[in-house]
Amino acid sequence: MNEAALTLEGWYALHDFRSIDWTAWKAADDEERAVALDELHVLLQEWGSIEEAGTGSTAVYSIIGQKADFVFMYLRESLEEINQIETAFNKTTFAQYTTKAYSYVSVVELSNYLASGEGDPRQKPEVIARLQPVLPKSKHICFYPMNKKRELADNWYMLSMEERRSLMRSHGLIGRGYAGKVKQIITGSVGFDDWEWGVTLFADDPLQFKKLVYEMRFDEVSARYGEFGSFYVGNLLTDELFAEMLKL
Ligand code: VOV
Repeated sequence: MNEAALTLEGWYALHDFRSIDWTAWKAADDEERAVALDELHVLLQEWGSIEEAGTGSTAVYSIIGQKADFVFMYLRESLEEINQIETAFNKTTFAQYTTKAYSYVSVVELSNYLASGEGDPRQKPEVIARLQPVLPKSKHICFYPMNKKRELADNWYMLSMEERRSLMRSHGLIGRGYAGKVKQIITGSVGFDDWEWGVTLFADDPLQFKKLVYEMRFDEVSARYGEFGSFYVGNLLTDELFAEMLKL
C-alpha cells in the first residue's frame, strides 16, 4: 500500500553558493570594480522589489570557511524564474569575479504528518505563509541537505504512516522548543537534486543552530534515519555589508 505522506509545495528554491576570485577582483581597475558593484546593487534592489511585490523572496549571506564566500538563496514561483535569476547574475560584471562553489535546487515543502485535517490547507493563510515565506533577515543562516535512510533495519520508507507520524511528532516538539530563536525552511528535493531535503535555518544567535541540530541528533528521526550533507553557515549581507566585504 502506498503510504507516502501528502506534501504541499510552495515556491521553488535555489541556493546558489559562490566564491570570490580575489586575485581577479584585486587585478581589476577601479572603474571595472565600480561597474561590478553598481550592477550587483541593481540586482539586490530588484530582488527587494520582487519581495515587496510578494512574488518571491531572497536571502543574501556571506559564508564562513572555505566552501564558499557567499550564498544567494532565491525563492520564486517557477523553475523558469529561478533559472532566469541565476542567468541574470551570471551575466553581470561582478559574476566574472566569482566562481561557482555549490548549488541546491528544491521546492518549499510541507507534509501532512501533523496536519489538522480540517478544510483545504491551501486556503489557510498560515499554510500559504509557510509555502511562500518571506525569508527572515536574521543575522545568520545555516544550510545543509539531508536524506532519510533506506538501510535494511533503518528504512524510513518502509515504516507505516502511523509510525512516521509518531516520530515526526517528537521531531516537531523539539523544534517547537526553538520557537522565536530559529526559523526553519524545509525544501523538498526528491527528483531535483542529490539529497531529499534542504534544511535552511535562520537565527540571530548562531549558537542556536548548534543547540538545535545537536538536540535533534538524539531524536529518533535524526538519530536512526538522518543522513546529512555538508553544512554551510553564514552572516547576513545587506547591500552595505556586501560592498564593505568587497572593499579593498
Ligand atoms: C526550528 C525548528 C523546527 C521545527 C518547529 C520543525 C517542525 C517540523 C514539522 C512539524 C514537520 C512536519 C510537518 C511539516 O511541516 O512538513 C517537519 C518536517 C521536517 N523537518 Fe523539521 N522542524 C524544525 C527543525 C528541523 C531541523 C533542524 C531539521 C534537520 C534535521 C536534523 O536532525 O538536523 C528538520 C528536518 C525536517 C525534514 C527533513 C522534514 C520533512 C520530513 C519528511 O519526512 O517529510 N527540521 N519539521
